[in-house]
This record gives sequence, C-alpha cells and structure tokens, in this order.
Amino acid sequence: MDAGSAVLQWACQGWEGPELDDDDDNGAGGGSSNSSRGLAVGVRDLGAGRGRGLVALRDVGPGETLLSVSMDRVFCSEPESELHWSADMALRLLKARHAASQQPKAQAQHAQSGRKPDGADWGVWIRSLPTAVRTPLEYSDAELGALDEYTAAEVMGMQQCVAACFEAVLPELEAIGCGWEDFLWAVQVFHSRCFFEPTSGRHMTVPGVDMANHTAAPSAGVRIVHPMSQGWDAVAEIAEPPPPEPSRFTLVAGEAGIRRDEEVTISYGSWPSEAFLLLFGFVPSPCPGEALTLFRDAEEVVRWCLARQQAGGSSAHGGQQLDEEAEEARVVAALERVTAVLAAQGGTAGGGGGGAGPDLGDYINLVVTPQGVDGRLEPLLAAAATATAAAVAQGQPEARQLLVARLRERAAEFGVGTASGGGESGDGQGGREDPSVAAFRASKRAVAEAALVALTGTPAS
Ligand SMILES: C[S@@+](CC[C@H](N)C(=O)[O-])C[C@H]1O[C@@H](n2cnc3c(N)ncnc32)[C@H](O)[C@@H]1O
Repeated sequence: MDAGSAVLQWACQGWEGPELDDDDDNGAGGGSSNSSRGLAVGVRDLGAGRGRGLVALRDVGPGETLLSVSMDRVFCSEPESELHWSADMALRLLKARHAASQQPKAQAQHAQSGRKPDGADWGVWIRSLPTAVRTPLEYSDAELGALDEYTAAEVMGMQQCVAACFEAVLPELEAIGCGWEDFLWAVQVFHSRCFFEPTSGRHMTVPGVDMANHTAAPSAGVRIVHPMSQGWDAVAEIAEPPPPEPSRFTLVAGEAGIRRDEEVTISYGSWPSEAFLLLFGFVPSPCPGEALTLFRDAEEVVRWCLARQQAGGSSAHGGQQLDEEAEEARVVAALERVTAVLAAQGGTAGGGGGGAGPDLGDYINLVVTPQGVDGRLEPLLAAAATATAAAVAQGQPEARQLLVARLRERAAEFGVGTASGGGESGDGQGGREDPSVAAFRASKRAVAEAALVALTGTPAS
C-alpha cells in the first residue's frame, strides 16, 4: 500500500463506517490499493500542479461520511505556546519524526521494560507528507519583486517571524539532528495543510483529510462530530461508565453526492489570492474572494493625496520638501479635517447616520473586489481631497478621478497597461515567473481591469 492510502486507513482506525454494500460491484472492493478497508475515497496523483488528491472510488450519496478521524489522531496547535503556532507545530512534528525514526530501538527498549510508548505514533502520517512544499517563505528577491508592495511586506514579515522562531528553537532542533531546511519544510507543511477551528482557537492538521485539494465549488465539506453524552451522568451514578469517545473530524460528501472517479474537494475558504499564496503556495482560479487593496487605511489615503498634490507642483509650500516633523503635523491636521468633513456629511464608516461621528479607525482595508469598489472609498477620497486642498494652492480633483488614478497605479503594479503584462519575473531580466506568482498577478490584474472598465467605461489597457 502506498503512503497516501496507508494514511487513510490509519487515520480512520476505530471508525465503524463506511456505509458500504458488501458486494464488490460498486468498485469499493478489490482492485485498488486504496480500498483495502472499503473506504469510499482513495489518494491519486493528479498532476497539473495539484499534487495528490482524494478521488471517489465509487458513487457516493449526498451527505455520506467519507473519512472519520478520531481527534487523537489530529495534529493540533497548542494555543498557549509562546511560539508562533506553525513554528511550534513544526518543532513537534520534527520531534515526532525523530521519535518515529528511533522506533525500532524504542520498541526494543519498551519490550524489555514492559512499558508502552507515549502518545500517538505519527509515523504513518509523517511518511505520507509531501517531501517538498514551496510557499513564499522560500521566495527569492526577484520573486518578491514580482509581488506588489503590500503582499511583499506580508511575506517578508512572515519570513522574519519564521527566522526568529528558528533561532529560538535551534538548540532543540540540533538535539534531534535538524536544521533550517527541516524547519522550513515543517512550517510550510502546516501552513499548507491546516484548518483553523475558531471555538478552540486551534490549528488542526487532519491526516487523510489533508489530502483534499481546494475548489471554490467543492464536492465535500468537513465537520467535527462530538459523541453523544446524554445519559452519561445518569449511568455514572450506578456503574463505572466507559471512557467517553473522543470527538471525530469528518469529511462529508456535499448535497450533490460524488460520482465514482471524481475528485473529492473542499473549500479552503473564500480568501483574496494573497492569502492562498502566502499559506498554501498556490492561487486558485477562479478566486471569488479576490480583493485588490487600494489603501490600507485613512492615513494612507491622506498621505497619498498630499503626495499627489505636491508632485503636481500645487503645494502651498512651493513644492519644497517639508522636514519630517512638519510633514507629520500636516498629515495629522489633514486627518482631523477629514474627520470633520465626514462628520459634516453625516458619515460613519458603516455609511449610516445615527449619532456617533466617524471613527477613521473604521476606514481600513479599502479594497476593490469582483463585486465592485468598497463603498467607503469615494466619500473618504472626497473628504481627503477637500481636507488636503486646505494645504495646497489649487483646486481638487473629483473623488472618482482620484479613485481611477489610484486604481490605475495599483493595476500597473500587476502589468495592466504596461508592456510586461505577465510571464516575466520582477527582476527585469526576463526570467520566467513561478506559476503561482504568475497566477497571483493575473488574478489581481483581472479585478483591476474589471473595475477600471466599470468606472471609466473603457478597457483598462
Ligand atoms: C492540504 S494539501 C492537499 C494535498 C496535496 N495536493 C498533496 O499532494 O499532499 C494543500 C496543497 O495542495 C495543493 N493544492 C490544493 N488545492 C489546489 C488547487 N486548487 N490548485 C493547485 N494546487 C492545489 C497546494 O500545493 C496546497 O498547498
């Protein structure tokens, strides 16, 4: 049995399902190395950049449970850890891998001492993990240069965080014969294979279910199933009850069911492409959650307006460079005026009226999506234009013009309206781009182009 199939069997141990007919006609029986325990799904190499994935081995009914993994076999983060969650999980994975490699020795020692080894034996799952995982943590300077400023900053922040965690755990890594390459691999394993469970605040990697690839319209979903506890207390009064069963993490077919040989996919979430790129190392197409950031916050809007007016030579200071202190004072004053202008318009960040004045802290993450431009942007740009006009000599462009100008600026970063629409790396040397970087740029370009067409009525490039 290959490692991918072995992990499904191992992960589902103790599960009484699946709901199978005994006959073999449905393809669930012999003939496939994946089906030795009658599971309805197997692991296949899918190629085309997707790696392995889960495939239905027979027709599956709506809502049918495909995999059910005891929480004992789910590798969870420890929220109280002082390390970043993925660094902590990486260290524990590498320790588990080391322990698994020592197992024959340990088994002999345990056989002599009569004691059982502690904890789950993760060896089967670890052997099923991909040997190479590539996310932006490994990007070169040229690849970072092909990203936009915001995304590159996030990647660099993450790279620094992982490097700092590595320094912190280096002695523990060295003690098990591991170095940077092992650590980086393990961190990327978790970035690309984790669920986040908000109730417990834990990240979870679920052996077997971690073979499911993403699609925006998935054929399956996941669910944590808790054992029935009703009546347990009553029984406990009269007899020693059995220990409660652990909860189980399940993979469940969607409402349409799944046909034999079809891929079983789940949705990793509806995120902008940078979230997919940063964690999973790929960008899906389509990416319905795509969003192109135009400004991070109101302060950036104000600084941008001031810089534009200064660059246009319309500064009240005759285009002279202000010193840093004066520049900061100008920004603060302009922000106060923006608040006053928005308040006079009766604006709140939510767009409603109702008493409280606008809080500029609510004007964050100002984006354009496939659905259109964030409704807060035009009023904010109008207010910023009015507010900054006090600091400049000449009149102000309309908010719509400012919006289009900013959109063009951002679009140009992804190749809209430039000769290098894509396909080349950001090093200007004509090197080929990483396919994920190319997909990222194409996805952002598409949103920018659609928004520019909607706003101006003409194609963007
Ligand atoms: C949870 S794992 C899924 C199993 C993985 N394909 C494997 O071979 O082990 C997530 C990784 O699978 C790949 N992947 C998942 N969905 C994808 C998709 N729609 N397009 C391209 N790659 C995908 C990415 O490499 C991602 O980091």
